[in-house]
Amino acid sequence: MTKKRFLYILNPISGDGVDREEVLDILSNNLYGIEITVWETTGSPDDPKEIQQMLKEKQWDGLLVGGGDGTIKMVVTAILGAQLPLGIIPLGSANGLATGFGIHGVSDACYAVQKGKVEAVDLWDINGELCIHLSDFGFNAGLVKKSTALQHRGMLAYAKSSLEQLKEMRQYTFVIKADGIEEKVKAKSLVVANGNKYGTGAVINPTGNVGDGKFEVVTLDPEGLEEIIGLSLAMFNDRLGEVAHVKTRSFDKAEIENPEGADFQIDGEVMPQTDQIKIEAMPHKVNFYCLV
Ligand SMILES: Nc1ncnc2c1ncn2[C@@H]1O[C@H](COP(=O)(O)OP(=O)(O)OP(=O)(O)O)[C@@H](O)[C@H]1O
Repeated sequence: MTKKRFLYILNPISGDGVDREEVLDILSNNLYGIEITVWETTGSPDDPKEIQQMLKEKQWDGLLVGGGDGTIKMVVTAILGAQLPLGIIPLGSANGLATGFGIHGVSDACYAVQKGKVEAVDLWDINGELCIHLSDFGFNAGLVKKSTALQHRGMLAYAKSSLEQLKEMRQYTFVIKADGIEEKVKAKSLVVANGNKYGTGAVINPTGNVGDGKFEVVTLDPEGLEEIIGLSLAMFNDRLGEVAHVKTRSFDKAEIENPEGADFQIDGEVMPQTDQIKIEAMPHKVNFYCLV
């Protein structure tokens, strides 16, 4: 049997020092019938060009990307238009994108490549930035901002930021402009969702489908501690549809105004303050190996 050839694009420094040699051993031992060629990122702006060159020079059957969300986005941008399936090897510190595709570690990653399905995932342009999975204004974006600012990212530090963020929770006004309609909403959080769950496992967009050409705008407006706890339970039990203060709409294009300057994040990365975003479909899809 001729072996399939996979290019393994590896960030040598991402995450918390997981041994790259050990990971490569796991991949080589578990990905039967696949020959792996490793290429390490350098962090230079030329990395995407180098990747494009390698894709031109040889015939590949697939890609593996070892790194965090930043590395995955760099590769996705570099390979737009290529039909190759891409397997995520989660080697970042947060790994939000991998988790969103059901991949919680290196063995999940191997299983996804061997036995998972390939999903053609829509990509979205939000004010010139690539969004693959989830982006939001308000509560969660503020939490991402606080966590990013932390020097020590342990669970305790994360819990402390969450408590601070809860104390500061407030309502914002947003204007959603889509399908010729303007809707003014008040919400603690407004989520633009392609995928359906956060890296924590909280389901934010139960009916969302990453490949249907649409994204959902979900607004959440819990009032008081009881509703906040109820909302968290609903998200972790996949019952968000039953919560009265949560509203979901589906669009293929939209503009959202943020006149009160709520924090904003895309796929786990804090974005500069913005009072308006424009969400547009990108013409390409990317094929990800998934376990969801
Ligand atoms: N060889 C290298 N040396 C130094 N920096 C590198 C190298 N290769 C890539 N980088 C940098 O790594 C960063 C991307 O890291 P990535 O987001 O994948 O991991 P992370 O920050 O640990 O994880 P996460 O995004 O999941 O929190 C980019 O800033 C990129 O420039």
